[in-house]
Amino acid sequence: MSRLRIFAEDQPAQVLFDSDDHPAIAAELGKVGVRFERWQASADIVPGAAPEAVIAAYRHDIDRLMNSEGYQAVDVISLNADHPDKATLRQKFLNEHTHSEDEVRFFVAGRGLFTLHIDDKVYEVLCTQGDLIGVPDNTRHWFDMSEQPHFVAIRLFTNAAGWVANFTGSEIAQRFPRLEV
Ligand SMILES: CSCCC(=O)/C(O)=C/O
Ligand SMILES: [Fe+2]
Ligand code: NI
Repeated sequence: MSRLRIFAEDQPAQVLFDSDDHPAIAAELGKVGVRFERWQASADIVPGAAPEAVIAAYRHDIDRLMNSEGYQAVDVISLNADHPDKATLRQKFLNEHTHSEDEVRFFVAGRGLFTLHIDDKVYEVLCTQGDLIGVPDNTRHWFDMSEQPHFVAIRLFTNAAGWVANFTGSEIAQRFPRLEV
């Protein structure tokens, strides 16, 4: 089940908002320009599946997004707990960073925790199968796949070079919850 919690940036122990109701989450995130939608994740894809199989299964959705919104590149992160580099891959996204383009991710299986730092608030978004999240460019954020990753996410980029991150150097991510197994 998807979930949103909101905190003040300097009070990680005090939850200001907590909901697992999808329309309520979408409405709250919409107020700060974040897209959050329920899509059909109908294909039988399991974490660890080959990226080519994921792209083939979701070709229709991918083409629709690329054609209507001008994305230039697509890739897939498909990880399960057996992955030999899971600790390194987890670490890659754990510190606060930004991108010069929107971050658009469609979770076709499993789950992952995006945490967005917008103005003086922190939005912790648990994304699960069927969630499409769109985070505006230059939004400070981090992502946790947990110690035991179990997810498949399709990533869309307007930059043909794909994933490029600018790390802020802030240690804020270390003060907020991680995704527990
Ligand atoms: C859920 S996709 C992997 C994480 C990612 O692409 C990213 O930019 C995290 O901030
Ligand atoms: Fe990111
Ligand atoms: Ni699963």
